[in-house]
Amino acid sequence: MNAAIELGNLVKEYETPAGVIKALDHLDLTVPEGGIFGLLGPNGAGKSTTIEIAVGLRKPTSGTVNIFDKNPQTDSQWIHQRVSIQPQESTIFPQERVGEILSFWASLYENPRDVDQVAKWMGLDELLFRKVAKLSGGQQQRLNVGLSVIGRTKLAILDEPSTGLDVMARDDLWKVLRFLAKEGTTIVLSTHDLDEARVLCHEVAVIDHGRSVAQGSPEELIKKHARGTLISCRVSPDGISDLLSELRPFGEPEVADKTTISIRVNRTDPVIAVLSSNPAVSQLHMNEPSLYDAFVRLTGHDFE
Ligand SMILES: Nc1ncnc2c1ncn2[C@@H]1O[C@H](COP(=O)(O)OP(=O)(O)OP(=O)(O)O)[C@@H](O)[C@H]1O
Repeated sequence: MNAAIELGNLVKEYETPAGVIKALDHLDLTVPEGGIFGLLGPNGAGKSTTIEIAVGLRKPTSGTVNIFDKNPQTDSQWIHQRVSIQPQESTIFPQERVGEILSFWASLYENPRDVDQVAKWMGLDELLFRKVAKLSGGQQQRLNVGLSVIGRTKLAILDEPSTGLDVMARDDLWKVLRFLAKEGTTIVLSTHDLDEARVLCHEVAVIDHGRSVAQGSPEELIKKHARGTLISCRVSPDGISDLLSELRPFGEPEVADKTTISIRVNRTDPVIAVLSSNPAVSQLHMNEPSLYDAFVRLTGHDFE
């Protein structure tokens, strides 16, 4: 499979008055061509620095960068026509109208998409004559995403695209991203939202402290790194000791607050059978293995 982005042993150090900050610490990353790829990591993990170096906006301190086998530092014109990046702030043009900005952005590309089509995708078709300064936060965000896809580039890089969107707008955005991926655009999105990554991304890389600590499909990472399903229930105090004995063959049940028992298991059916036939048990809950749990197990800390 061809790679859209290949980063090898990347180091990035920022010199600051307070000292050197190592934002990337020998980071390796390969983004395959096609599909939706997620960069997952908490604040300060190094996602934006990675993206900025990949597209040539920043130079690495050391390491190699290839984007469609080109070097962003020397092939910038070639890359500009094939790679788009979501602007963080469309409010740099506060007095321009939505339609004007979309048209201007489209004019920077050789084979752009139709402005009306993109406006419709992003729910901006009724707002083409509105000044950017008058847009709500969510509308500005939709404009930012619209700008990143209007160039019909081979690769579109989006930074937290669903931030500030309501659930309906987010669902519409996901439809557009899936459509673009199906059409052949490679999409990279940086996100804090692990549920979004799970439903949308074909593959993800977990970035932590400037390194890529794991890469694979969300389901692969969950299978490999997350613990099993957490089953918990309420138990009347006189039933606790018998229930603990019944559960021990399946794992290590734990008691909390003297009335709650929880157990983590890979196979849920036998445990559910035990719990549902026990009259002392009520309020059964199941927490499926999650990308969040995989993240915590991979990094040893919370996703904060
Ligand atoms: N221009 C800069 N000058 C100095 N330090 C920087 C600069 N840009 C980023 N950093 C630092 O580098 C580290 C990585 O930051 P980066 O913005 O790449 O992370 P991120 O994963 O994108 O975070 P977020 O999700 O908050 O955007 C952080 O410690 C950050 O404070």
